[in-house]
Amino acid sequence: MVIQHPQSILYLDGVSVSFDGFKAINNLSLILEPGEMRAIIGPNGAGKTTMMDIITGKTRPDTGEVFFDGEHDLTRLDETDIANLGIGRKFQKPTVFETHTVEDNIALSLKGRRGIFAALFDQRSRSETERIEEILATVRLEQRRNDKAAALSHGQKQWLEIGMLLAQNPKLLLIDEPVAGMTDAETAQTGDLLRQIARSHSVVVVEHDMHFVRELGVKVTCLHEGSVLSEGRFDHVSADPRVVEVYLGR
Ligand SMILES: Nc1ncnc2c1ncn2[C@@H]1O[C@H](COP(=O)(O)OP(=O)(O)OP(=O)(O)O)[C@@H](O)[C@H]1O
Repeated sequence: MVIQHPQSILYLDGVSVSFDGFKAINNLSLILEPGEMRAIIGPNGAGKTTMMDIITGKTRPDTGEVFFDGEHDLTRLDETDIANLGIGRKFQKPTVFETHTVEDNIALSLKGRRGIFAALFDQRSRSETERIEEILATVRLEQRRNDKAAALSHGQKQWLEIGMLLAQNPKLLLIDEPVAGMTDAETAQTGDLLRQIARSHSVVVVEHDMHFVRELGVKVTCLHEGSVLSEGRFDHVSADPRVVEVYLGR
């Protein structure tokens, strides 16, 4: 296969999609470098969710190019193919298995393709056990491993779900509003967690919490009406008069 966009893990160019004549995404271009973490901000209806839907194959663009890891044309693949390529998505609302323990939730994600029964009752290999340990440590839930997921705080459920995403070993993580509803302490810890994850993964994080986005310290893209309104360092984007007008100043 020809490598079309070798410098990027994610490459969107000239992407548009309309719903009933309304352009939710309008000539959107965005490039993520391998290993980069990018924060996406923008007002309600700016197209952030629709952009994620296009990347994951849930929505097909009307026009434009979408490439993953330089060579995979995502507009030609379905959601399962795209997930299997290594793009993991976390929605805003945590969807953990409440009646299973924290550890089993991770095990279920690790062995997703082998079926639930095997994940819970088969003997774990040493490498699976090590991987589960590593993920529990990363998402700071070692102490809660034997507790039912239902007993976790909202913030801890979000971390567990991030752990479940890591278990699938994605190259690129798409994370939607991770700190909505979190306490300040949980928000700060989530920033640490994402920075740690970004050392070995590419990450796109959509978030409205500007304090959190600033603390992440990564390049920011502000979407508005389906296009990039402003892009760059947090200080540059947050001081951009157009961003202040449509988003921050409201
Ligand atoms: N399936 C759909 N059918 C019709 N309109 C849609 C569909 N999906 C999104 N839209 C519209 O497209 C626009 C962009 O929506 P989108 O959810 O992507 O914005 P967003 O930036 O994620 O907003 P928020 O911050 O509120 O989550 C909105 O006007 C929305 O109503």
